[in-house]
Amino acid sequence: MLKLEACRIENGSFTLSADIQIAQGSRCAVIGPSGSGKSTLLEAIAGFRGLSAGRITWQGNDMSDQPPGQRPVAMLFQDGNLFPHLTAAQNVGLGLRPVARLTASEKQTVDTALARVGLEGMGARKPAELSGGQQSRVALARALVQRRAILLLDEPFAALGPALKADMLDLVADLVNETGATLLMVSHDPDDALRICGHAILVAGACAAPPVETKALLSNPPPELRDYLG
Ligand SMILES: Nc1ncnc2c1ncn2[C@@H]1O[C@H](COP(=O)(O)OP(=O)(O)OP(=O)(O)O)[C@@H](O)[C@H]1O
Repeated sequence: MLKLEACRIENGSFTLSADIQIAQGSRCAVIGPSGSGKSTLLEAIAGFRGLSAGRITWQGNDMSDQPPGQRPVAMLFQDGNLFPHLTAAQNVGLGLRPVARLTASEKQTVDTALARVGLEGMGARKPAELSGGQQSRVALARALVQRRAILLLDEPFAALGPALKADMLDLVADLVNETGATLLMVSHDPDDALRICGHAILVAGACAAPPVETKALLSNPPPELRDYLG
């Protein structure tokens, strides 16, 4: 269980409250109006943003004071954050170790991850030699090799066309099923949430609400979500 207990998360003059529990292995969409605090929520779980009150626990262990690298969390951002001067394999390898050369078995892990996201044999290419969809796959492979229990996706596939995005979402769903990871995914598209996330957290009015069934939330949205969805 991932628990945010009476948390207050500051972002400039904005404060988000969260008092929620997310079951291990669940796939949760994070939805809400622009500027409502969806990224702020993910950043706090990842450890990029501190708490001014409350605590965050995973399986009962308080991780509130742990630096990002020590948390059981991998995060994937919208632009993928690939290093342009490194090859796909080297970018994925950064998920295993921030510097230094990889061992033979780590190289094997990288190759396996690249194959799993459909990029077998493309490890030597640099990001500029890959399409947008392929770059997203490299970023996903990098998150994959970290083998963390919690995967956070912040609008990772927003730049992709609808067919590619659907492919990537299905791949994410397959991967988290295989690894048993707990997924939180920010998306502006309700169809993304419906496609792979059984539950959804509504972030609105400076508060992150406990997860509810995605279908139920979207079929009968509260006013702040209805306005945003149009
Ligand atoms: N760099 C910043 N400095 C000050 N305040 C910020 C900064 N970034 C965000 N905020 C504040 O935090 C609030 C929440 O921002 P956040 O990025 O978490 O929202 P979001 O729901 O992810 O938005 P979007 O859907 O547009 O990406 C914003 O409304 C803004 O007031």
